[in-house]
Amino acid sequence: MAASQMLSARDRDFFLRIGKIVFANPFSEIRAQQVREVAGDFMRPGMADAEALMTVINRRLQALDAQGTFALSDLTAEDAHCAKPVFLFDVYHRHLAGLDALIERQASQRETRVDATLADRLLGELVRRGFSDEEAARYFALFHQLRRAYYFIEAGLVGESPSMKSLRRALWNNVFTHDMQLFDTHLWKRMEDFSTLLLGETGTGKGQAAAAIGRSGHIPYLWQQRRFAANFADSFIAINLSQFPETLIESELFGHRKGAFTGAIEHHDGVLARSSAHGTLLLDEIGEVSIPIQIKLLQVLQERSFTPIGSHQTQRFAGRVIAATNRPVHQLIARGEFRHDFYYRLCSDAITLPTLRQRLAEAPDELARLVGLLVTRMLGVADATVGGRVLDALAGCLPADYPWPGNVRELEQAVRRILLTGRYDAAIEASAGASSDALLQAIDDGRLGASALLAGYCQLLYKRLGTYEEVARRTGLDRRTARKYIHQQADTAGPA
Ligand SMILES: Nc1ncnc2c1ncn2[C@@H]1O[C@H](COP(=O)(O)OP(=O)(O)OP(=O)(O)O)[C@@H](O)[C@H]1O
Repeated sequence: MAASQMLSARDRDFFLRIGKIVFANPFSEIRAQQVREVAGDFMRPGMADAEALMTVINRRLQALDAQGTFALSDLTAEDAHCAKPVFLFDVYHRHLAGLDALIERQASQRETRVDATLADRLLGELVRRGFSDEEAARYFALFHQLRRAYYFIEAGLVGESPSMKSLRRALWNNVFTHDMQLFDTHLWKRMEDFSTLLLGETGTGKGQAAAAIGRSGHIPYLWQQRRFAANFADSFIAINLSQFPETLIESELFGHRKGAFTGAIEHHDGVLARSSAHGTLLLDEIGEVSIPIQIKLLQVLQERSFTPIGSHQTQRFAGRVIAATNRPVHQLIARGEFRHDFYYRLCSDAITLPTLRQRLAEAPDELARLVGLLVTRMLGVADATVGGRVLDALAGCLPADYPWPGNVRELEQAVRRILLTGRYDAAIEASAGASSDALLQAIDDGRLGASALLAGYCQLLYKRLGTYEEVARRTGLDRRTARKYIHQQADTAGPA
């Protein structure tokens, strides 16, 4: 093509339509609809949308490439703008298998290096389309990020109920924003200030969602060294704040210097220091931390700096923060246990994970899908017969409207228990139900004191949830108090 040639109106229209698809959320219905409009004639049963789209794009590019590789430099600035996403999509899709193999190797071997065949070919193709070396390297890093995000969101959060689909869309937007063009031009290197709050009951997959976001951050590709600036598998760190007594939380977060307090016999790096510049830190069970720790964390989020205990040197924290809790944050705020300012600084985005009962109410076949996935995880291979047996056992042991208070984690336990014993201990669930009736009756009769009421409730939850920690989280009590009430209930004549 001659320099600064203009695209035909037909080509320009085609490129603009493809551009919209390229920048759309791949988990959105709008994108699926746009693909059908452009590539519907090429779609076959079982064919992925992208494959049909690639067929259409290939035909158009082959025609344009007939007189030599058609590049950005051949076009006016306006037409180059239209063509750019199509070139990117084309190169990205032709290297999907190479990107997947690279991601798998990086996950298992924790390396940052990229093999020459993939890097040189992919970058070479972009350069031939008119991208500079630096731009090509940046787009290689973006392709790598897109593929990771797609994989971790799709594979990590299974489910076809509407609420799961909308969760996957929300997670994608959390990584790339809802405007991918803005992400591409400005925000790709500025996401660390966008913190996220993940809400939802215990076992709904908040940890899983955080890991999907955390492993999908942007990591620059250093093309002259043919490696990434960091390994994505190392760039996600999680700390469960409910595991540590108050005295240790500070040290686990901020670190300490040798001699800072009795027992500080070595220097210790906290999670903030260990988190990489391109990384994400999950502060799990954020609803458990005290006000003084909230103030210190707020400072980290606002000023991006922290000081280890016993040190005078401030250190910089450059990562992104995700916080998660299964506690009702607004109630904690109302009770003065969670600071407003900290809450607002944490939630550039707040995502609520759906409960398993909501998912099953929307799409009853979600249970079979999840059981299939869990059986595959546990056996190492898919086995429809075993999956069927587990589903039969669940149907035999539980009422159809069983509320799954422990969500997917409880379902995981149920599948394990059925694999071990052939049944999911309906006795436990039934006794929880019986207790619940008895407790309600006792409340109705007005014969419970405050302490017996709390004890009855804790015991009921304990039967359902199985651990003191879970009961403590649900009730907002600390673990020792929850334990005390659970045992008190057993000794007190009451609604057992
Ligand atoms: N949609 C899902 N698809 C596949 N597995 C899931 C899904 N949701 C949750 N899980 C699995 O359920 C278990 C519990 O998930 P996770 O630990 O992420 O829950 P959580 O919401 O963080 O719980 P908690 O609040 O108690 O920490 C994990 O083993 C996770 O792999």
